[in-house]
Amino acid sequence: MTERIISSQNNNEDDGLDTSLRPKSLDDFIGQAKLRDNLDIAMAAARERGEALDHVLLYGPPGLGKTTLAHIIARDMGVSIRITAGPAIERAGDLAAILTGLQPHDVLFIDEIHRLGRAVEEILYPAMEDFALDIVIGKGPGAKSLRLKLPPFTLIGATTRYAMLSSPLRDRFGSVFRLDYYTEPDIEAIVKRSANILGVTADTPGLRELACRARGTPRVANRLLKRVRDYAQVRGDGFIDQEIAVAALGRLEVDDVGLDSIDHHLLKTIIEKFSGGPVGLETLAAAISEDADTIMDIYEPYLMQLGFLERTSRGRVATPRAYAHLKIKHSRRGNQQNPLL
Ligand SMILES: Nc1ncnc2c1ncn2[C@@H]1O[C@H](COP(=O)(O)OP(=O)(O)OP(=O)(O)O)[C@@H](O)[C@H]1O
Repeated sequence: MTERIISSQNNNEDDGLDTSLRPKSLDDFIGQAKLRDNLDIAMAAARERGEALDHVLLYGPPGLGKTTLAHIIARDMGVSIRITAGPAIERAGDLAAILTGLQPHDVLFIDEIHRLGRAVEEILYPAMEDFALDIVIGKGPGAKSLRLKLPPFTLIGATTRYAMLSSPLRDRFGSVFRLDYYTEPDIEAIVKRSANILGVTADTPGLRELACRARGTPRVANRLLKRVRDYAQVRGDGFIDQEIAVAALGRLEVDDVGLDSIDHHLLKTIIEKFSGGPVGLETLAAAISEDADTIMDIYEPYLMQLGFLERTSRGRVATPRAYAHLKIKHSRRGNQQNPLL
């Protein structure tokens, strides 16, 4: 994938940043109020009963805080966290080894849980439901099934693709929480908190400018803050005001609603090459030389959130708002071809 400053995906540079800026408790976690409330109650109840927290599924676009929440849950429950990802667990035995290594009430965090293989997923069902591991010894008619007891644990699954999870897996989570894009005031509060931690000085208009271009995504907000800090240090006296923020973000080609050159290219391709759409995902991916999954997971959710793009049964369509934002006039031909415009 092309490296983007406004990418909501994690990159190596973020690792140190993520750790230092990561909220440590639910009180530090800004936004997602409903989720926070529900989680708070579920954790308090489990603690009172002296039980492991029920399994939790977190879903939503990347960079909104799924990993952060998993760390907070483990910390608040006073247990250890073991972190892995769907594609890293290749064989059923890999998962069995992880599960048998857990201490009572520990948290097992599986990122990209929709990418678990079928055989691995089947080990997970009895593990989640009965805290048991079913092992088959031998082959053919002489094969024996053995049931091992596991310590009670909490599985936290994270996914950007809720629909790709099988329903038996989905049904085994006690709580399912969706993370939404953050509101602008919430992102502003997050940037303010991060600026304090990093010792960056800024005024409200400067931070607000940054917040409105951060795509409702804390990871993007933190990364933009870092880049604007560099610019302020080199071109100014280190202080971030609106003028510095506008100049720095302009250089990074992040526009006033947070779109970068790739978003512009995607929308312009739909409008100019495909008369505004509808155009199929694969055709669009080939036209802009991007991977279809990347378009679906990374670019489209925010463009849809802004109301610039629609997914229809016949393909992707650029909306009148997209035309207006790109200052492209609606052509009569485009309108006739596409009844949605
Ligand atoms: N509610 C929040 N308040 C403050 N900072 C946050 C919040 N949510 C996330 N962050 C910050 O955003 C960054 C990204 O968060 P995190 O790694 O948890 O995202 P994620 O949703 O797990 O993404 P991915 O699925 O790609 O791993 C972290 O640095 C974290 O500090």
